[in-house]
Amino acid sequence: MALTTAGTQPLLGEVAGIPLPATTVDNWHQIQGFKAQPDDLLICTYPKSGTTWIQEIVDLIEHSGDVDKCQRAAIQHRHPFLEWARPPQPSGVEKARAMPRPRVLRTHLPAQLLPPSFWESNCKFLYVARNAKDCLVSYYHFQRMNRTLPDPGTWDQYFETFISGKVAWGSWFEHVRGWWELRDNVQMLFLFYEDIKRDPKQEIQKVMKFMEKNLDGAVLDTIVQETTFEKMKANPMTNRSAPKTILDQSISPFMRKGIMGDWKNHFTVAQNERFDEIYRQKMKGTSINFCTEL
Ligand SMILES: Nc1ncnc2c1ncn2[C@@H]1O[C@H](COP(=O)(O)OS(=O)(=O)O)[C@@H](OP(=O)(O)O)[C@H]1O
Repeated sequence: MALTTAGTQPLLGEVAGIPLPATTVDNWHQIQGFKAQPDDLLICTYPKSGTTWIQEIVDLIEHSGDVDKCQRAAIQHRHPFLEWARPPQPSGVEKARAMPRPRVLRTHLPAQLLPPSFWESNCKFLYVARNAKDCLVSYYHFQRMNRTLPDPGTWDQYFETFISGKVAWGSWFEHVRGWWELRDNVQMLFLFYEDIKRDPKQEIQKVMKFMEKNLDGAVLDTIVQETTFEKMKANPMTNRSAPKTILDQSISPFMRKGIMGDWKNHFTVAQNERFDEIYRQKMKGTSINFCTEL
């Protein structure tokens, strides 16, 4: 079903009630048939949760802190995005199939829509969650500048769209809950954007351990320095570039602020109270604990 259109082209469709880019829906059969391998590492995130950040961290760890090797391609081309499908370019699935193993892959899919072979493969999952209010703010500005997603409308309109889960990749609440509840059943490292921000060294060490890479302190320091917001914004290989017809960075930069608590500059008092109430309802019974002193 088309949810929003640009001209005559629907931008979003749906799979099992979850809004997804229409191009992803069109390619759904290929995505669901994807064959995961036991040595795959899948980076999983809800949009705007720090995907690009963790990709650069993982890439630097994989290449033992060799900064030049991580300049080999723009970040969006290093780790195939499973649901990417924009013919005539190769799809994310096709890129992943053509890639040497072990592979690092990435997805925003909610757990219930992941190709089933991932659950049979015993591969590793690296999930990064970011607090919902900052995700909402970041996603709003992203939709303002991303021509492949629906126009977000006004801030107040987008607030409603986000809390009702009518954004691409669906509800933040269901996404985070869904992955959190699986964390003990599979090989998963579950990280928080806010923790990486507050103590990057400690969180990067967790990723190193998870990837079974034993790197010395100098390499760790390099990775911490290379993955600051300022460094990644200034690095053309991590500051996501794309034609203006896709990402118009004159409207809002991809590397926008990279901070915790920007929601305070956007939410009204009434919106904040309403959001907290919805959060309590939707996250009731889960043990997930987000940093609240933002
Ligand atoms: N190194 C580093 N440190 C802190 N924050 C960072 C970093 N790299 C990216 N970012 C911020 O992450 C937001 C983009 O999230 P994603 O990469 O998940 O976006 S996407 O879903 O892949 O489009 C977006 O957040 P906002 O600035 O709040 O919009 C980016 O600025």
